[in-house]
Amino acid sequence: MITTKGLTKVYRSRGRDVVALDDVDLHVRQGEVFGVVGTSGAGKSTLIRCVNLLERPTAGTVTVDGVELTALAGSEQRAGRELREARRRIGMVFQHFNLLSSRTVQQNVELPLEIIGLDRHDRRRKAAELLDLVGLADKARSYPSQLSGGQKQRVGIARALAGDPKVLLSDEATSALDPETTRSVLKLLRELNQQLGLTVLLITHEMDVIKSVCDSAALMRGGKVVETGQLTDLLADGRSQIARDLFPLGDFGTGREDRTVLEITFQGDAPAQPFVSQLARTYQIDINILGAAAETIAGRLVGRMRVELPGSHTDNVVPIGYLRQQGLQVDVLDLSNGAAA
Ligand SMILES: Nc1ncnc2c1ncn2[C@@H]1O[C@H](COP(=O)(O)OP(=O)(O)OP(=O)(O)O)[C@@H](O)[C@H]1O
Repeated sequence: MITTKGLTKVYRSRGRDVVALDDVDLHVRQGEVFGVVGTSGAGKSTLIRCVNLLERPTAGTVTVDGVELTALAGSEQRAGRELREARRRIGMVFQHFNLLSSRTVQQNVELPLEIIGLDRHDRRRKAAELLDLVGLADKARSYPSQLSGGQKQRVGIARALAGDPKVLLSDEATSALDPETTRSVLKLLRELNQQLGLTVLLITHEMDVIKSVCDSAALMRGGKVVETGQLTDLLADGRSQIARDLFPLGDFGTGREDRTVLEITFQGDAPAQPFVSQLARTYQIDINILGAAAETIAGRLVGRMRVELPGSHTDNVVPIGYLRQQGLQVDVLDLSNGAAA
């Protein structure tokens, strides 16, 4: 649904070049919620602004719903007709809501419909439908200043849906909200994704957002996508940085050479098995549990556990094979750098 190829954006700032995006290839499948995560300055905002061509990339292509936006003329306010039409199919939600304070909630939602020239009656009907969809039917006549942060963001979402977009871009939509409001706004995004078949590309600096709402994710660092995939696949990959960030397990164990540290990932029904005690009993070994966490990710129960076994990797080939036979993902940690061997 959204594909970028070789997407590069270089800003010229105080006489020097800042590479905000460096050859980014991204693929967001139709109907999924895709999260881009990364620390400040990683290039996330630039990416989302290039995807709807609010910024024109220095190089590379952006294709949304089969239309190559980068091949269409203009950018920002000077967009050509074809680009404006393609953009109408891309809704955008902002961190600070960007509502007009002098207009009521209803009038804010009507704004994009006014711009496309819809008549008053149809605008009202459509705005009322959208406010109902986001649970704010009773606030139509209120002004933004009379709303909570979560309600303002719901108005922002209703406005973003006015052009019946197939794609919703969300730029840190929950960063200004408290944890409980964040959860309810993310739940709304998920519901809209499912009810309307909306593809959602969101950027965030919070791993919790990825955990609670995303099907797939990409990790950005220094303008590059350093890792991307479906969460269920990433979680099954012991080398995945995203999986480690979703499950910060802390302790790496004693670091002694005569010990083996394993990271065990389980999904679906596997957690129901008491595999640690079975392993201890079967092989008569003492198992030291260093850390464990279980979460529902992409609607699926996923857990990760770090354990330490006595003996070297070679000594533990058989117990490791036993765990793998139980359908568990097992990675042996290389303690010299904390990565899976
Ligand atoms: N208009 C601009 N002119 C010059 N440099 C810019 C401009 N916009 C962004 N940058 C630079 O590009 C890099 C990426 O910025 P970007 O805002 O995309 O990162 P981000 O991951 O969204 O960060 P944050 O989470 O802090 O918003 C940074 O080094 C930033 O300073």
